[in-house]
Amino acid sequence: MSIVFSSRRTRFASPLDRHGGGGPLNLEPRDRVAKPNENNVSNTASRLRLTREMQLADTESNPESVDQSGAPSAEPVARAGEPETPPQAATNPDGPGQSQAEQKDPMSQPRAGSPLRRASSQPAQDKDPAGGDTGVADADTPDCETADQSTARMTPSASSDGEDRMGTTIEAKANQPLLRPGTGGGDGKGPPQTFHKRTPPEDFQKTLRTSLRAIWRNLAFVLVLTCATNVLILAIPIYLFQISDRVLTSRSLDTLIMLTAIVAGAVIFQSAFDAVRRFMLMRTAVEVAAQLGAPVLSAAAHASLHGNGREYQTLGDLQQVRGFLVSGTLISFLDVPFAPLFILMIFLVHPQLGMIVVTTALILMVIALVNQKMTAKPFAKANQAQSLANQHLDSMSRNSQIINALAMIPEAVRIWGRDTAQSLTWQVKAQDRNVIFAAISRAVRLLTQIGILGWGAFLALQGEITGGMVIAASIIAGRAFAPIEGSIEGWNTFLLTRGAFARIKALLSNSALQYEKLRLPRPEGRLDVERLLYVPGGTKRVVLNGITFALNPGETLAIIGNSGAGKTTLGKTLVGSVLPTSGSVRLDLMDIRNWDPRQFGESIGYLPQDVQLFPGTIKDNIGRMRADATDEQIHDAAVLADVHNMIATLPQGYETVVTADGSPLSGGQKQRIALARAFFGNPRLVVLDEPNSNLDVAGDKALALAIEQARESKITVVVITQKPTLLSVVDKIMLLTDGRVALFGQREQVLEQLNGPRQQPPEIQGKGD
Ligand SMILES: Nc1ncnc2c1ncn2[C@@H]1O[C@H](COP(=O)(O)OP(=O)(O)OP(=O)(O)O)[C@@H](O)[C@H]1O
Repeated sequence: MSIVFSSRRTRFASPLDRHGGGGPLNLEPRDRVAKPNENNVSNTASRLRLTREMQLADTESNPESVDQSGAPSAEPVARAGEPETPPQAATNPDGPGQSQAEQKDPMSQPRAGSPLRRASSQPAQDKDPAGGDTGVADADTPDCETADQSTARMTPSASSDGEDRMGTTIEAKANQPLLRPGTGGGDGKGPPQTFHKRTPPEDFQKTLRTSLRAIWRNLAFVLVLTCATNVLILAIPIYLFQISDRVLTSRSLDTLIMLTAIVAGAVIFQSAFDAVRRFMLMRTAVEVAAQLGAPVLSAAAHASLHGNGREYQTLGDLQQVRGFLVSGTLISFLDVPFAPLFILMIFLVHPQLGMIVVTTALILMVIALVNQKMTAKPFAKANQAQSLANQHLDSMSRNSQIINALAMIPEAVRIWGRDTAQSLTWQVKAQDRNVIFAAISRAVRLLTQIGILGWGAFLALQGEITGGMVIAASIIAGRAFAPIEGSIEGWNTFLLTRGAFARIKALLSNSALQYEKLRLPRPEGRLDVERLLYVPGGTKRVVLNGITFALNPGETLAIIGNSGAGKTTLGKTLVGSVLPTSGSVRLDLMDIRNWDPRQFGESIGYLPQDVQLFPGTIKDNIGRMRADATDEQIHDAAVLADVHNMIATLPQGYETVVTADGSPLSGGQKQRIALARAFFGNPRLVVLDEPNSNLDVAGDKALALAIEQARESKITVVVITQKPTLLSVVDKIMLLTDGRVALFGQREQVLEQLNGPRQQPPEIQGKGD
């Protein structure tokens, strides 16, 4: 039983390992530093970016250099709402001054759209003398701006020349060491200039081919060693033959010493070669796991979006393949091709003895084939049942609280036991047959050896061969049969491994090639949904029917409707976790399927209805488990979701470790941390699915405030709700009925239609009542 548990548990690498338990958040607002010349000509800024980032390390290691710049570095972020004195030299178009200031203060470029940054607007800093737009603080100033300027304003990494937007520093950043090495808290020096990274193209088939090539290369070397090992094995029978037929008859001590020395050397070499090939196989197994592990998990994660949830079990298949590579069965399989060599040797001793061995080898092969036929079905059934039991075990571990609370343990164990018993029954059936065939083949082998000795003795009596030849032939026959017998015994393992590898191959081969996508400018948050139709696979139920609407950047929309109207499904299609049957969802006019997945994921936020946190610290969860998440980004997201004060009251604060079931957090706290996670990284589109289902009145207010702040930061927000409280803060409302848009428009208009004039907020029909 323990095998079942141990084989199923696949855990995340703990983020704690990565951060060494974490350290306190460093919230020094070094980006608050106002420096002369820092808003200088923007086209030099992009040229200097790499240099400046390289110099960041120097600045960090030498705090004095910051102090010398006269930066008021101790001003806390919490005071970001206070107006800040514009830098005196903000209008100084001194080129060298600009580069110097930027080199000293890497955070001098404000983060786009950050509510904290926006709150402390620095109008003088945001416009460079050339009219370039280097920051976001001017988001408060409703200047006329071109599309490019607007994009630059949204983009932390973008300078007005657009160079950075094409990813000038992305790859440089991607190759940099993690920003939070072992500190658990990042460098505390504000967000990196470029948060977004390009997703490298993924070609799983190519990875599979590369891995297979490496495996075959290793196996070829192992085969050479196997050849040497098998040839050297012949040394002992030849030695015996020589002793009995030459040394004993000639009584030559010299010959004996020489033969013994030769055979001793052969045995040592044979042992060494055997050890080396086993080392090689072990390393091959490790190489398989290392090379295919990440692609298999990645492909499984891709496939699981539209799969049956079993895709992750392919990792278990990889373990099976790895186990086979270090098993004795593979050694037997490798040795089998050399059996003809031994048989040839016996033929050389005497053809009649050779015929005996060939006949036996054929019998053993027939036994192997019959064995395969007789055991394939029961083993397949056993695996099927075991897989069901494992799935049940998974669901038990996920629902352990419900199972305990409702005293469902006996039922859960019964269901698991039923599948396990079925698996064991089939396994016993299969193993029984396997054992029978293994016994038959062993008996055949032993009988053959006896037969060789007996018939050999008869031939010796006839004077056709010597006694030494008989003994040598018997030993060689044993060597020839051993790998054949090993192969028969391990046949089932081979079948399982073949099946496992076929599944791995199918997963990797069927996984869509992920082409490298064009890196687009950071989206502004324009959302266009057109004729969205969703009919879940295998059903005829139309869940979404012709949904069409559009939102401008920074607009907020509430989707309301009865339970089962399709709100959650619509939310999922907006973030790409459900692909529509037809129609399109476009972010900044680009279909979301055409976005680079990583860039798209970083540009959006999503709070699902069923909130799940990852095992790890609160800051890891808010920072989406990213190693390059900075303290400041985490803090900003926490402040925006109004969860910072709640976290501050926890004994370990941001370093509080959350378990898989969310403890020690309450449902509402979990939901608010997930809300902060949704707002992490200053996304442009955020979808919140019933974000206040677990919130109290204070939490509701905080959520409404967060949505207002998001609107100010030009974040497009779609909030799915059953409660009327949030409706007062949104721009637009959509009423979904049976997957169709029943009402959509400005808040007041929709409310009027829903409840008549002057009745706000409305009573929504449905479960929220
Ligand atoms: N994959 C699917 N297969 C079959 N039916 C589905 C699937 N996904 C959604 N549905 C059905 O679509 C309908 C809408 O589901 P959805 O979860 O979107 O509703 P909702 O409006 O969010 O409801 P609630 O407010 O209760 O969360 C439901 O009847 C659901 O059963």
